[in-house]
Order: sequence, then C-alpha cells, then structure tokens
Amino acid sequence: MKKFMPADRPQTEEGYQYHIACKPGDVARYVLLPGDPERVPKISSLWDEAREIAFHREYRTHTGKYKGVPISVTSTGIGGPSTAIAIEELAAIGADTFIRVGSTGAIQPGIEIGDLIIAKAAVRLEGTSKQYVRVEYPASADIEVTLALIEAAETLGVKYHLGITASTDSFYVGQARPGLNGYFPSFAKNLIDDLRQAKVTNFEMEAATLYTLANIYGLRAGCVCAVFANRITNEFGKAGEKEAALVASEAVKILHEWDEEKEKKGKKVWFPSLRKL
Ligand SMILES: O=P(O)(O)O[C@H]1O[C@H](CO)[C@@H](O)[C@H]1O
Ligand SMILES: O=c1cc[nH]c(=O)[nH]1
Repeated sequence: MKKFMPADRPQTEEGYQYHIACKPGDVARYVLLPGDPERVPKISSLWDEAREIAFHREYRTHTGKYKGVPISVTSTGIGGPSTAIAIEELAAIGADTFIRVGSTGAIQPGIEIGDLIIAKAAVRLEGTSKQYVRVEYPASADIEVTLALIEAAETLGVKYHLGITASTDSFYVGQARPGLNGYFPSFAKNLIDDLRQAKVTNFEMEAATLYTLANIYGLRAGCVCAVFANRITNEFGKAGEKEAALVASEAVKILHEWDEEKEKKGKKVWFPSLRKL
C-alpha cells in the first residue's frame, strides 16, 4: 500500500497525488477536464495515441498526443469540490492549462441541442470558489484559451455560441428544475429569467470553480460545453460531445503553436499580430 505524507498535502515519495493517483511526468501541461469519467476514452480516442494513466474515484486520466502535441484528459466528477481537487493535484504535478469539456443546459433562445457554448466567464453560484476567495473575485476565462477555442470551432466549422455560464451546486432546484414532489421555492422560479436578462447563456456545474482557482494560481483555463438541455423548449438530448472534444483538442494544438511563438518572440501574452513581428 502506498504511503501518503504529509497530512496537509498528501502524496507519496514519488509525488503520486492522493486523489488523482498521478505523479509528475504523467500529465501534459495541457489538460482537458470533462466531468464524466466515461467521456475520457471518448475524448482520447480522437487523438493520435493515448494510454490510461490512472482511474481512482471519479478521476480518470489518459495521456497521449493530438496532432503531435502532448495532451492529457482527467475527469473531474460532478461539481466544484471534486473539480478543485483535480486542479490542485494536476497543477502540483505540472499542468498549467485547462479546458473543461462539459455538457450544459441552455437558457437563451437560438441555442439548439448539440450546439457548443464557449464560456468567457462564469457566474459563481457554486460554493467551492467561495472557500478560496471573496465573492467579488472574477471567475473569468483565460483570453488565450478562449480565443483558441473560438479559432478551433471556426476552423472545424462547428456551431458555437460565446457566452457566460452559471455554475451551480445543484442540477435540479439550483438550476430551476422542480425538485422531488414539486418542491420549487420562489427564488428558483425567477432564476432563469433573471440570469437570461443578464445575458447568461447556460447552466453547468464546474466552470466557476475552475476559472476562480486558475486566476488565483496563475493558470490558464477555458470551457467548451455541448448543449444537452434546452431550458426554454424543455428538450433534452446527448448531442455535441464529439464536437466539443474535437474543438478542445484542436484548441490545445493552437495554444501549443501560440506558446511556441510567444517563447520565440519573448512575449508573455499571445496577440493576433505577433506572427508578423
Ligand atoms: O457533462 P459534465 O462535464 O459532467 O457537466 C455537466 O453534467 C453534470 C450534470 O449532469 C455536471 O457535471 C454538469 O456540469
Ligand atoms: O441542464 C444541464 C445539462 C447538463 N449539465 C447541467 O449542469 N445542466
């Protein structure tokens, strides 16, 4: 049995992290983050090569190459608490760029089942980020990662919307779905309408934690989700998962190119005219 020490950062002598069961060298700097462990092999099957590194609790990790670029995918499980653990432990072993590849429920008109939503920011309706930093702190996506996701979706010809996600701790009442036996408090009744007026596009459960922690730690994060639920028409369908995985993988290839350009030109941030400098 592996021995984990110390109590405030449990890991083995080789650096195996307590929850994700990975050690330094096991993951690439670019890591895709689906919630569902079953999405991990679906994503890595789109790459040139991949191997399973670990599968412990909700955390399943594959590492490989996409178009020659080293890439990993780790499932986060559902919600902020398990997502924060994934980020803490993946960053501790060398990852610095994260793309959530999720599913979501759309609340604006004109967004269809199977469309993608790229989130430029997240409303912090969850609780985990509040255990890290005050509520006024922004859950904003990294601009390079967001731009790379847009570039990837455009290049691949995939339908997407750029929006603001609301990340909740509850799939049912917290996303304005009546609970058991019709439980539906007044604050839930107005939730979708209030968020819609504020141009929020969708609900999911992890982006706010990811973005908040990434900003605090100086990591890069973005998010692309496939629309499974239309909360206006009340339709539900598991479509767009493959497109989201392809867009996220292609975004990693783009980010890798931009990171090389930055390094060559001695710049900290990528910007469109950098190529001409
Ligand atoms: O499909 P994933 O990535 O798990 O994302 C969404 O699906 C789950 C709820 O069904 C939540 O995790 C939500 O954020
Ligand atoms: O409606 C939805 C669909 C997927 N994931 C969510 O969190 N909400």
